[in-house]
Amino acid sequence: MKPHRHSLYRTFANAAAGVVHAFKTERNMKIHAAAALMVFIAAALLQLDLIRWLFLLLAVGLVFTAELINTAIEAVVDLVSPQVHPYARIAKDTAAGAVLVAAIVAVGIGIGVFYEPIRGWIGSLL
Ligand SMILES: Nc1ncnc2c1ncn2[C@@H]1O[C@H](COP(=O)(O)OP(=O)(O)OP(=O)(O)O)[C@@H](O)[C@H]1O
Repeated sequence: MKPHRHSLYRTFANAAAGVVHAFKTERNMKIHAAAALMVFIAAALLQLDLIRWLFLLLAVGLVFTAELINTAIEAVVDLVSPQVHPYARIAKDTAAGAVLVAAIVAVGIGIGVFYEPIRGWIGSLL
């Protein structure tokens, strides 16, 4: 039976609890957060323009979103198939693959965003 409709506040609070849970339990989330923090500090120091900031936000959002979905899939798999099963392996490996793809895309975006500004900064030092 479906529980009664939650208030909008409750819905956001549940979603935020999900994000907090992933940060607390998933080591990868902490690694992504540390990487994102370093990227944003570098972007601020290099005074990147708005478009570059938006690309960075998209890249970071993509990785966090993939990791949250991966965490959700892991939980569902552990719930329905605590024992080893080939389909459980496929579900977990594919979900982890989504994070890998997102991270590779994010690195590509990062290289594209930072290439010119870092070249300019190095040029200004020489
Ligand atoms: N029930 C299962 N049946 C078959 N293989 C499984 C099962 N549970 C996990 N595995 C295999 O072990 C791997 C690691 O699973 P685990 O649940 O430990 O993920 P994790 O190490 O927490 O992943 P992440 O680092 O993304 O948090 C999976 O990718 C999958 O290949």
